[in-house]
Formats: sequence, structure tokens, C-alpha cells
Amino acid sequence: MEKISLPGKVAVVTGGARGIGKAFVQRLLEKGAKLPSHFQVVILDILKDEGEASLKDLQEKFGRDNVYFYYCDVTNGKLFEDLLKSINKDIGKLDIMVNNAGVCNEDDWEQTIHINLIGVIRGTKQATELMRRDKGGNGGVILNMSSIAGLEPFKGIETYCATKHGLVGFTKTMALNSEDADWGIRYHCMCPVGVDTALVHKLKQITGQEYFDHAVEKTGGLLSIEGLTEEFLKMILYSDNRCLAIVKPTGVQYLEMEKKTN
Ligand SMILES: NC(=O)C1=CN([C@@H]2O[C@H](COP(=O)(O)OP(=O)(O)OC[C@H]3O[C@@H](n4cnc5c(N)ncnc54)[C@H](O)[C@@H]3O)[C@@H](O)[C@H]2O)C=CC1
Ligand SMILES: CCCCCC(=O)/C=C/[C@H]1C=CC(=O)[C@@H]1CCCCCCC(=O)O
Repeated sequence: MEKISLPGKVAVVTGGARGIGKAFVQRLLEKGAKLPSHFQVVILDILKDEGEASLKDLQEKFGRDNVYFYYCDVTNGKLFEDLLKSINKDIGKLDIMVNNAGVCNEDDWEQTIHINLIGVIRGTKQATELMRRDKGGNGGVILNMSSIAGLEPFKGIETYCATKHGLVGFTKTMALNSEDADWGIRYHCMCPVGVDTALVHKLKQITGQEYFDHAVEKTGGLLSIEGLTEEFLKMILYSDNRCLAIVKPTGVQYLEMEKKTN
């Protein structure tokens, strides 16, 4: 049974202008389009051209009022928090928050931490404030994009691994907080293996062909973006709070995060 019904709901996807985030936006809208009433998705990204192009394409397919794009750098704390507050106020609610924006740049490792870890923590905390039932919100779902690199080390991408490991611990703890205080919010963490895009193949430049091939084999092969997107939708619709998904082409392993201890 669905844990959230999409009619009338509002979702925000960071880093939704291209790649995995764009595929998530499209899949949510496809699902929403079959519903009798509106389902709205807001894309937040720093890529103005890609964002505007995605907006035009998705508005043509799914309707002008069902998809929005706003420039947002998740490292600009005030801009990001203010945007989430105004989406909640102007559209009327925020039900699904997908913290997907992420980079892998060891040359600028501090920026990688700002985007992948601080940006996701900020997005999660602000969305939590707006959703918490005990604070007048309607509850909701928050999904944070980690990676298999959040559970295992990968040569050459140490800061990326640190940020993705950090997200696993952070999301697990938020899930416990929610359960303990009855916020009505589900917290999920996705840990996919490499997704078969041009981007992941760039890892070869960092790790070398041999290690890259070894890493891909060790993690069960590269995943298609469509396969990942189907698992994403299932998590949003059906998962329990505290659910972490390791997504591989061979299947999905759902790990329940730690049980409540007291
Ligand atoms: N591609 C892969 O194999 C895997 C990717 N992931 C994670 O999935 C997420 C999406 O990755 P991809 O689609 O592959 O990468 P991508 O580079 O195609 O997309 C990332 C998006 O985040 C946006 N972004 C970057 N910095 C931003 C900022 N400061 N503020 C707002 N938006 C920003 C980019 O503009 C871009 O649209 C990332 O968190 C990544 O770590 C996880 C596992 C595997
Ligand atoms: C077997 C691979 C396991 C790691 C999978 C992963 O999490 C991949 C992440 C990619 C998502 C966003 C990125 O930026 C990652 C790709 C890294 C490409 C490196 C780019 C280097 C450069 O631009 O110079």
C-alpha cells in the first residue's frame, strides 16, 4: 500500500536540472500525471541553461503549473532556506524533499563537503522544520542521495566517500529523531552503485581503468538510470521510515536503519 498519495502533493528535487535528479523529477511527474489532481515538482539547481531547458521540456509534457525551476546554490544557506520557506508558503506545502545535488571534486574537497554534506544537512533540517506535524506541518518524506561510496571506500575519491558516509549516519539519526518525537516524516537514504552515465566513467580518470573495472565488478556492475529511478519511486511511495536502499543492477537490498533504543 502506498505510504504517501501523490495527488495535491509538492516535491522539491535539488540538482534536478540534469542527470539522476532530472530523471527523478520526470518519473515523479509521470506518476503524478496519471492522477486526477495536481502533483507539483520544483527543481532547484545552479545550472540555469539546463534548468530552463528541462523546465520547458517538462512543462510541455506535464503542464505549466506542475513543474517549476529556481536557481539555487545549496551552499548559499540563506538562499536555499528562504527558497524552501517560500515554496512552502506560496505553493502551500512541501511534502517530498529530495536532496540529490552532489559533486565529486577532490581538487576542491571543501566545496565537495559544502555541497554533498552541508547542503544536504541544511535541506533536510529546513524541510523537517516545514514538515513536522508537531510544528503545524503535514509530515512528509525526505530522501538523501548517498552512494555505495557511503558504505565502502573507493580509491582516489576520499572526500566524496566521507561526505556520502556522513549522509548515511545523518539520515539514520534523523529517522530515529522523527520516530521518537512522532514528526510524521519518513527519512530515506539511497546508496546506488555507479550509474551508467558519462559522469561515472570520468572516475576512470581518477582511479585508472584497472581499479575502475575492479570497483564496478566488486559492486555488481553499473546500474541503468531507469533502474535507479524505479527504485527511487518505490522508496518515496512504499518504504517505511528508517529505510536505506543499496541499489545494484542485480537487485535492491533494503536495510532497516537502527531500531529505536529507548
Ligand atoms: N552517477 C553515479 O554513478 C552516482 C551518483 N550518485 C549521486 O547522485 C547524485 C546525482 O549525481 P549525477 O546525476 O550522477 O551527477 P550530475 O553532475 O549529472 O548531477 C548533479 C546535479 O547537482 C547539481 N549541483 C551541483 N552543485 C550544486 C549546488 N551547489 N547547488 C545546487 N545544485 C548543484 C548539478 O548542477 C547537477 O545538476 C549525486 O549526489 C551523486 O553523488 C550516487 C551514486 C552513483
Ligand atoms: C564504482 C563507482 C562507485 C562510486 C559511484 C558514485 O557515487 C559516483 C558518483 C558520481 C556522481 C557524481 C559525480 O561527480 C561522480 C562521478 C565522478 C566523476 C569524476 C569527475 C572528475 C572531473 O570532473 O574531473
